[in-house]
Amino acid sequence: MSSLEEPLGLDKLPSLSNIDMLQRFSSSACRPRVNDSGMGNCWIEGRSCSSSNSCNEDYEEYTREAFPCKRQTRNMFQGDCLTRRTSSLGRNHIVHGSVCDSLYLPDHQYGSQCNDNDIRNITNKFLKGIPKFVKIVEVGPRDGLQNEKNIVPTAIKVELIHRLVSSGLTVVEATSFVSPKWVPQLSDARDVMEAVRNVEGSSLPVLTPNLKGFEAAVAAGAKVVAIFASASESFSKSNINCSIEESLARYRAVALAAKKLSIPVRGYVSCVVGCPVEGPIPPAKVAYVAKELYDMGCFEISLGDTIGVGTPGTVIPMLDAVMAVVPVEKLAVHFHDTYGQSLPNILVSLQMGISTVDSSVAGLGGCPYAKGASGNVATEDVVYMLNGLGVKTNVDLGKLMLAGEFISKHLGRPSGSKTAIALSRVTADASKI
Ligand SMILES: CC(C)(COP(=O)([O-])OP(=O)([O-])OC[C@H]1O[C@@H](n2cnc3c(N)ncnc32)[C@H](O)[C@@H]1OP(=O)([O-])[O-])[C@@H](O)C(=O)NCCC(=O)NCCSC(=O)C[C@@](C)(O)CC(=O)[O-]
Repeated sequence: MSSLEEPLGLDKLPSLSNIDMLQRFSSSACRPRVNDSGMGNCWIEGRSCSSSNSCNEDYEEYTREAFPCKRQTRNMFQGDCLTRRTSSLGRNHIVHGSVCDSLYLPDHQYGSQCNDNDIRNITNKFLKGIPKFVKIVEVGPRDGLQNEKNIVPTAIKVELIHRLVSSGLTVVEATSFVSPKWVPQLSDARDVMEAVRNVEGSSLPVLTPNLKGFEAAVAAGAKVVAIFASASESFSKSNINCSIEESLARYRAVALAAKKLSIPVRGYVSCVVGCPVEGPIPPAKVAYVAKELYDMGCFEISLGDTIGVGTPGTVIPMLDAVMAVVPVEKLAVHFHDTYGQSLPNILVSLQMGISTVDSSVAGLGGCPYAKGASGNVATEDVVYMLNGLGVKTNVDLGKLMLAGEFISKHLGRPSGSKTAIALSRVTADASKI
């Protein structure tokens, strides 16, 4: 079980009053108060300390009492910055880290007695139908990196895939066997695939736009492939240089070849809400393309809001139309976060019964042929929300964040995940306490 999902035993949980006390004892609280009895004194449940040193001692002592597990965490993880551990305690999050060996206490407390059953009962009441388990399809190494201008070395891509797999993600889209002239960033597809082909525990699909790409992918060791059509004629033309119908004909050939080799094929429909050229896309068009992909044998159809313009108001009718022709259990959603609508869009998708969500570590992403497309929804943010809903993913958020930190460092920019930024900040802040 991943560390963030793993509820600490209730006996190990600090009670709300303890948390509250500790908050009051944080650096800002340990200041003289107007009604304190003397200069420099601070108050903790009847204790007082008169100097900053004694404050620290009391803090250490208090922490030992209130959080007996903290010392153990320090010992376990000391010196290994890669094993920073985050733990979710119902809705109160505490972050333990070897880098900072810290304790995060949010400014606000939601309630003290919260466990998975409580969460599920309440979410069942208000969010009927959301699944107990969500499969996350990590698309960072492919969709995330394909738009990067500077070529990312193959070794970095391979390391990223390894880190993502070891965080518990069971599907990590590895690369694309597309024309290197069209997507130079992924021209090392064969080398990447050969390096990861024997990775166990995860499936590593690759994009194949035609038979040529399919054959190259299989030769490099791909065991799952993905084909990608569009619900927009204009985008189809600019992305894969053919009409929707021509693309479907190509994909039928790929699906047939894959069937002969018992290779599962995933299907994408892009521009499911809007197109950079055509504007709004009718749900019926999306449903048509999704059904075509389903009929040619795709085991799963991912519905991509390529430019991230959807809101629940446009996503719901689109999903409704698609669900009329493709079984809901065969559908996945794929949101880009251009307008910050990905999480609400994912939430309504879950409410409608979808249980597969694509996302990209650190919110990397964008399509070179979709002007204005921003990064995908960050995997860290999706996992954080699902943890909060009591929905299982089997992904270890701490390890996932380290994978995001790894690639963000390499790209030389901050993570696009709000969760990763917030948790890193509180971990750093808490280390100063
Ligand atoms: C489809 C093509 C190949 C047509 O490209 P084309 O230029 O029309 O292809 P062509 O058949 O005329 O061949 C031209 C050259 O490309 C070669 N070629 C042909 N096929 C391949 C191949 N598979 N691998 C390597 N090389 C290939 C072929 O051999 C030839 O080489 P040349 O004789 O000039 O030396 C091109 O347009 C292409 O590669 N497009 C891919 C673009 C892409 O990857 N876009 C990003 C995908 S993201 C997306 O679609 C959205 C999604 C899935 O993420 C969901 C969402 O976000 O919503």
